[in-house]
Amino acid sequence: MRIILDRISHSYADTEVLRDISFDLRAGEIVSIIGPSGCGKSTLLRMIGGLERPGAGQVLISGPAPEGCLNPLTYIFQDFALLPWRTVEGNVSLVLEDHGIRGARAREVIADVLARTKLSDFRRAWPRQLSGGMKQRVAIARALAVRPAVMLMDEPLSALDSQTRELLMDDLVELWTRTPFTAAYVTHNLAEAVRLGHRIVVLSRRPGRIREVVDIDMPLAERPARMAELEPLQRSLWEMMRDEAAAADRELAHA
Ligand SMILES: Nc1ncnc2c1ncn2[C@@H]1O[C@H](COP(=O)(O)OP(=O)(O)OP(=O)(O)O)[C@@H](O)[C@H]1O
Repeated sequence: MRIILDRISHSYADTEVLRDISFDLRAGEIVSIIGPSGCGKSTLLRMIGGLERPGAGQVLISGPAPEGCLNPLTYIFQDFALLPWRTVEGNVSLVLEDHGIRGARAREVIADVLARTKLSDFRRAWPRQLSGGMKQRVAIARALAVRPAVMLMDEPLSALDSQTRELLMDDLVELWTRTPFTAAYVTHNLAEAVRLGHRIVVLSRRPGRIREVVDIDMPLAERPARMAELEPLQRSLWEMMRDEAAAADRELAHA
């Protein structure tokens, strides 16, 4: 399944938030979306997820969802959004129950996604007993359980400390390398964008326009060892972002 963003523009009342955004999310690809604060990244993700309709332009879906897909567009949030009164496996089973999947079939799916996210030993734990990184792994397991066509990830690691973030990036790479998934990955963090994105969409300050789309050819699994080769790209992204953020500040000062 492929998602095509076709000339999306949007305003809230007098505030123009997005202008003429077009790019594709191709199957098996992680697209990082970066841009200064308030440039419309989360708004764009909500439009891809069908939670909001753009004022102009459209989000097109081409091709069938993956086999067994229960929810084609599935969110992963920064705050994990786990139910505290359900165990790890209870949180995952919830999304299956929503689709009438119970019993042996549910147990099989839960065992698979908990193994893939290294949570098998914690299946009976409560969210309060888990670290932030583990909670986010539960949220990822829950998202994988519905076999999404596209995971919509809104700053999924930004509530975590830097070491946990590193570990989770490794986990995401391992997960993708074993079974490629498709994701739109919104982040402020350029290191994350470069480490995880097959492509990076750089938005300008508000109204968010596409400043650049950068393809990164290097396999995800090779990136930690070859980070030095990616540093010039990360630097040039920062220069772009710094200019945009500084300009946004100047505009606010004049407003
Ligand atoms: N429902 C809404 N009604 C009115 N204005 C909104 C609404 N949602 C977002 N906005 C405004 O639209 C702009 C873009 O918001 P959005 O959250 O999409 O940006 P962002 O790039 O994700 O920001 P950040 O990086 O700070 O998370 C902001 O100025 C925000 O205040």
